[in-house]
Amino acid sequence: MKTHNLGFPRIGDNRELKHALESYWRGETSQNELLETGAHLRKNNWECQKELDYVPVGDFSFYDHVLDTSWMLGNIPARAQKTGGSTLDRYFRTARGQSAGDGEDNQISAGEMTKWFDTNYHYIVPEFDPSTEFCLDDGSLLDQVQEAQKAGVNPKPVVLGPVTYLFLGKAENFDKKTLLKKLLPEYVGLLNRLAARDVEWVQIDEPLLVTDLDNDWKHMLKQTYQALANESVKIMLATYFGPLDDNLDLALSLPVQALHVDAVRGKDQVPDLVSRLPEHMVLSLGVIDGRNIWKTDLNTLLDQLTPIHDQLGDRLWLAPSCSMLHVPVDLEIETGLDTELLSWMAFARQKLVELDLLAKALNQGRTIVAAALEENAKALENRKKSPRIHNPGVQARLAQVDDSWGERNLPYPERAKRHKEKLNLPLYPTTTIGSFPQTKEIRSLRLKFKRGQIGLNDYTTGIRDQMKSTIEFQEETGLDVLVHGEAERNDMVEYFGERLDGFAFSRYGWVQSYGSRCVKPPILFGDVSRPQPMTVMWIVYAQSLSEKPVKGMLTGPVTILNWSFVRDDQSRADTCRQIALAIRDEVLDLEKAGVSIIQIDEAALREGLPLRKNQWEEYLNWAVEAFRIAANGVKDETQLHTHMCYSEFNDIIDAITRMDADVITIEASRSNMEILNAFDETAYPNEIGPGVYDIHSPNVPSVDFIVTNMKEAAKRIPRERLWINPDCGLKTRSWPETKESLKNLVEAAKVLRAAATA
Ligand SMILES: CN1c2c(nc(N)[nH]c2=O)NC[C@@H]1CNc1ccc(C(=O)N[C@@H](CCC(=O)N[C@@H](CCC(=O)N[C@@H](CCC(=O)O)C(=O)O)C(=O)O)C(=O)O)cc1
Ligand SMILES: N[C@@H](CCS)C(=O)O
Ligand SMILES: [Zn+2]
Repeated sequence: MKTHNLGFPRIGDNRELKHALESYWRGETSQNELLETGAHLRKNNWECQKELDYVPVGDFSFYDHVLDTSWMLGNIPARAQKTGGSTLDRYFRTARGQSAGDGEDNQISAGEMTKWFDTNYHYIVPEFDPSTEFCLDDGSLLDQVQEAQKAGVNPKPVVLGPVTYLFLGKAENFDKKTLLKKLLPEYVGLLNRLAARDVEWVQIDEPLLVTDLDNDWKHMLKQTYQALANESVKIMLATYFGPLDDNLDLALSLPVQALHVDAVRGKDQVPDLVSRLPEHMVLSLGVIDGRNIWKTDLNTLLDQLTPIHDQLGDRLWLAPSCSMLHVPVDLEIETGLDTELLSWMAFARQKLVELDLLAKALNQGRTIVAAALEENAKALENRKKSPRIHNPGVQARLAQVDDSWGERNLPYPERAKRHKEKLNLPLYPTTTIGSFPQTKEIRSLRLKFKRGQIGLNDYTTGIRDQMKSTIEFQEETGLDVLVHGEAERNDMVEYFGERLDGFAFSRYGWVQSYGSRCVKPPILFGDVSRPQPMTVMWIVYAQSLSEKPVKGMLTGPVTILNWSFVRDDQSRADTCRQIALAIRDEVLDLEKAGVSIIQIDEAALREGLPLRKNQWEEYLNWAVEAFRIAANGVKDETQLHTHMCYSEFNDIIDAITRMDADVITIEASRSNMEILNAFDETAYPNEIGPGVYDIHSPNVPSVDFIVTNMKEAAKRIPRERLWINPDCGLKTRSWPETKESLKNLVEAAKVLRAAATA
């Protein structure tokens, strides 16, 4: 029985990759220094995986592995192809864009980013058109194979499969499936070249196999693996993030030497797989959860694995369920968690130890690891029985919740009249989504406070000063509905996790979100409740500085759930309802404090959709119910907003309507407002703020651009129901571009209002 890994976190124990990238981008370090950091991180990662029989190579990336695949295949967007600087600079330009004034004359838009399946990792979307050609440039991967061989590990190169690569890309008015025939020869070439480097196994990732596939995609998978079947190198076809379900027959029929399956989310499929596994095939069971941070129940797992091992012998391999990109690196360096909580968890390095224990127990007998197994059992037992997990008060309160908790008194048209009277906003009201630039100054203020270098008073004063200047800027610019700017928040989810009972937060538990950006997902381990108000003090302060309404700003229960590591001992629906009650308390306290507009962000509601459509309805039912519980306890006079920043709303428009927020702000500029077709008058009856420009790019939108976008919007939605706003928060932007963009946004509103009254 062999062990392997599908991928290791690439950011480093202390986010070395983030720091190296950002200092290179600021021009403070050389390309060589950045390359050295990369080499050092890879070496470290291989070193800690050296007990494995096969170690992943090619899982490291300076920005994103999907973008790396585009580069390896020579699929580089034309706009970035002939620009200056080194290959690495062009690579970064493809990902991040380039503003005029970056030393180059032309402005280049950033590659589109979207979530990687149902994770909080975001990849750069491959771009396809009828002229797309591929041209293999595998130098970087081959070099890494050599590096790994020198480091003394047995490399298993990891590549994104051709079918998933096409599946994830975008193509306008063009059938991207037709590109497969051009793509396959490049993959054949790649496998041959890897074989020539003495590589025994190549892992080809095809996670699309856990999604709903039509016959065309299924056929493409067959075609692909027939074309790639190769005498000289063995293929491990890797699937993850769910069970194969109706694609199981297809996966088993492909001419590959090994199949990896997610045996955590797809636990129930394992017996079927084992009994039907073709004789020539290795089965890799992903038994360690690569998506969560709880210790594995090793003893129970061994009971289940032993008969499988007896049956399959060395045709059984073990691994984490998916790449460990989605969990933090090392629990050993953690200082933010108490010893009891620590004893319940495993980060990436600890998961490798678990894997090693399983292998030893199966290969050499359990007695050899008896002490470790006993310790594991004790930790799990302790977690199960811990009084810290169960809060009878929360359970009792949940039992009282009925439908009325999620209902407003009056229907939207009646509420809208009251809002008009109370708020007296102009046509096309202007607003922003919540955050303003998270400057170095704000971050270092918080760091000093955390390190005890400044006290609470100085911290509060410093943050208030930031809020004051943000409010002043918005007043001067003429925005209609203001925000406090979120300067007090490290992150829109972590901030709430830090303030809710039932959550723990780590000091170093970073996970890559995109490029150099990381998040520290809070750890939800027990029943959730809100010991005291979390945001009221800041919003009340910000409101005291202006006559204009300042929005109360909260993160919704579904987003907190989807972007946290959550307990696995009860359903996600139950956990979400608990968070909803805590947010409801905050909403009602904000209202009581005189806040007239409250926004509840549900950025991850769409993101959290299950990968299989037949599970959508159940998810959307409890997700919408949780939002309604959190939001709809307010009076009719209070205007309730929500925000979602990812496209593709068509499929869930009914659910969004059921949320019944008075106003929804959405991402729309990247689709030139076409997204609003989903929100047409009949489908969506409330107000909408279609994001008029893309905040992921430093480019400043012109007044004309915003006016044109809003005119497109007004073709679909009556203008009385339209708001004007950016498509998401401004935390990653700098002040100069923020100021210019928002001035243009307010100017555009004036143009549109004048046109409306002319
Ligand atoms: C909307 N998005 C979000 C997602 N998920 C979330 N949980 N939150 C989101 O906002 N998913 C989808 C998108 C992804 N987008 C982003 C955008 C930006 C970031 C980001 O900027 N991340 C920061 C880390 C944020 C944070 O926690 N900051 C802390 C500072 C922590 C720190 O680095 N401290 C240093 C010292 C800092 C210094 O200046 O000296 C230290 O402790 O050593 C804070 O503000 O206190 C990032 O830097 O990557 C993420 C996702
Ligand atoms: N209020 C948050 C939403 C991000 S999705 C922000 O503005 O950053
Ligand atoms: Zn957003």
